[in-house]
Amino acid sequence: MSDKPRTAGRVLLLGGGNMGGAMARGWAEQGSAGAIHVVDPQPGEALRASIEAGRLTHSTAVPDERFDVVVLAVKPQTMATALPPVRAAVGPQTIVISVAAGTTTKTIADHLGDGVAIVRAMPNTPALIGRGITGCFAGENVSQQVRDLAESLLSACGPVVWVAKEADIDVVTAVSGSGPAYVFLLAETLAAAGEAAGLTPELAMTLARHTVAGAGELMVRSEDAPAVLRRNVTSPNGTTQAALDVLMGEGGLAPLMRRAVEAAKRRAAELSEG
Ligand SMILES: NC(=O)C1=CN([C@@H]2O[C@H](COP(=O)(O)OP(=O)(O)OC[C@H]3O[C@@H](n4cnc5c(N)ncnc54)[C@H](O)[C@@H]3O)[C@@H](O)[C@H]2O)C=CC1
Ligand SMILES: O=C(O)[C@@H]1CCC=N1
Repeated sequence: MSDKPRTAGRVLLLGGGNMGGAMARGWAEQGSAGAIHVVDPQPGEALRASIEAGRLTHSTAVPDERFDVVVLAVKPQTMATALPPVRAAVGPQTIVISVAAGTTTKTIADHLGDGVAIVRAMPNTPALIGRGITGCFAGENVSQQVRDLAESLLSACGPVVWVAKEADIDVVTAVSGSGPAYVFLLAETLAAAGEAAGLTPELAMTLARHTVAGAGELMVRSEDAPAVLRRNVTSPNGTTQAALDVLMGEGGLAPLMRRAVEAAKRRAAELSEG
């Protein structure tokens, strides 16, 4: 791999659904990638507007040309059929970034060639508003320069962190890749509990949405750890303490979350087996 400085250049995005669409919209709106071409027989809602506005080009099949960066954002179960047509788009200088849960660098290299530089990235859907976080693993052909380029591309979605072991991407998947769903579930269940306690569904949902969003924003902006922010809400022997005695008691949130994250991690490992 040459050491000359590289830019993202022409980017091929394979799969413009929820995750690919969130990233591509961010890139297109911030102008942080070169020309983006989306290949998807049925791109998602979010991306269709960007395609129609001419911010991205689109085709249903992989075009007959080489790209500087190829981003794989199809379902892991679709990889085996989606990857073979991509081979022609990958040259010796192409960087491949896969966001697929479970699909290993080995599986990708089996389809696209052993010498290809492959970065596995695990973003999350808040990327749509530039507020995601992406965990990455650099495959064996990835130079520092390639890593920097992948990081600059992915940082349009939010902070980028790296793991040294490929298996740790499964844990990143279980924590932050899937994590937004756990937070949305928290809002849903908080609203449902408010409703069960007597509020209208609309009011309960408004309170829950703003509470989750405001607490999230406070956590990002504050230098205090989440535990400190939690204690700031909790008056001794007050209402929060009464609720936390349930949530932090035996069989409460901590063991439940540990089981949930273990289940997601296990599923990522299963997906890697095909
Ligand atoms: N949704 C999420 O929160 C996250 C998803 N991921 C990963 O992103 C990948 C995509 O997931 P989603 O966007 O949620 O799925 P999705 O179903 O919303 O999007 C997949 C897209 O791929 C397209 N597609 C199917 N076959 C294709 C082919 N042969 N060539 C080109 N496009 C094809 C579909 O039309 C669809 O638009 C998965 O591998 C998933 O593990 C990673 C992090 C978070
Ligand atoms: O549910 C999934 O498999 C994907 C990976 C992380 C978030 N969504």
